Amino acid sequence: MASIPESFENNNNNKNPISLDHIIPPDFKNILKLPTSHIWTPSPDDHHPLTNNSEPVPIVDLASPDALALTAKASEKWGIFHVTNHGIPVNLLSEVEVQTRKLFELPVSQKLLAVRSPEGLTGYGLARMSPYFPKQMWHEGFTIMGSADHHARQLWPHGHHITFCTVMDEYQKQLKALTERIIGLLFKSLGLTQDDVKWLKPKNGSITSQAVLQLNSYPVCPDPGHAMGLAPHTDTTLLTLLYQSNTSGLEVLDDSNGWVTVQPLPGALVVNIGDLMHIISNGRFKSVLHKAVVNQTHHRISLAYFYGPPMDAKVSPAMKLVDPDHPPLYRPVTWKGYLDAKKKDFYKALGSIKYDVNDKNECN
Ligand SMILES: C=C1C[C@]23C[C@@]1(O)CC[C@H]2[C@@]12CCC[C@@](C)(C(=O)O1)[C@H]2[C@@H]3C(=O)O
Ligand SMILES: O=C(O)CCC(=O)C(=O)O
Ligand SMILES: [Fe+2]
Repeated sequence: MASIPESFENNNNNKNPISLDHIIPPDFKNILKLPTSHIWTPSPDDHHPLTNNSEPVPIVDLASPDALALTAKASEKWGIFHVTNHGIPVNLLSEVEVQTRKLFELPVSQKLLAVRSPEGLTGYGLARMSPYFPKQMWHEGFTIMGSADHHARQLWPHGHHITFCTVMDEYQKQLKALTERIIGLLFKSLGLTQDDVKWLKPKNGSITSQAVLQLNSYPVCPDPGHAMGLAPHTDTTLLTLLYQSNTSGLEVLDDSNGWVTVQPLPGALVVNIGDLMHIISNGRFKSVLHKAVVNQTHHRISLAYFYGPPMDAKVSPAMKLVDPDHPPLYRPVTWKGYLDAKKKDFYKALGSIKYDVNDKNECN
């Protein structure tokens, strides 16, 4: 079986190997006019208007007795919501923000020492979806899986990496527990027990889940109206927990209202349902299209914690949610298989695993 990082890697035998142009960010600080390479070519989804009239993205107070019902409602209607009273200390959130800014404020020459390799998952570079778009995004990222030690030593060779690593370790530990708690709530609201999703548990020998921490940076942009921070996408995972600090930029596409800004809520985290959770819920929970826009005055950062099942687990609509009135919508797929489907056609991956109405339905 492939090791964890290998499962995420770009395949060397890939007919379209990733070029360094799709990994190495420019020196944003020294760009005074938006280069042609970054003048965004809008996709059909970008043409929806930005609305100010929509109701705001819901807030779920995890300490409330209604947390279960509110989580289910927000996941069905929006696929995204804020959580408050989540138990992650405010000072840990401030500390991860300080460390993230410290990283992205390093000189470009220093950041390039920790650049992600074409085959690798972790390190500094452009978003992994960059090769699927004709233009570059106004974004740089740093991806961590487990310990950040290897790449952090390259950024800060004289021992200054230690605080960064300690803070990121603690953040990942606390976010893992919180994510598992929210996933538990989501399954419970669907009427699923641990036993109903036991196929999500690893086969003997492998570890229980895969998690990736992605630090996102959107530098100040000379022409934000023509640039894109992070192109419209859905997250592939079960669940993403996002800390967006206090600068807005995250937008979600609402079917009836167009793009809606997810205004930062001090101290709150944003929960985002991923494609794999949408599949397990047999389409009940929405996996929402979202993007990040940039601005001319504030350097925005965000931290996205992606949580997925073990790489070898086949994900499919839960049996309990399937009956003659609700036939299974999707074929079983592993996370790796799903990432490969995105590589083939970024916006049609879910469609590619959808059962044809004429198919004989099978479920797990
Ligand atoms: C676990 C993962 C989700 C992600 C791909 C990755 O392997 C690591 C980076 C993640 C990220 C962050 C920015 C947006 C995104 C679409 C991308 O290009 O890389 C997500 C990926 C995803 O949700 O598929
Ligand atoms: O920066 C943001 O607000 C969005 C980040 C995001 O969507 C991602 O990392 O997948
Ligand atoms: Fe995302």
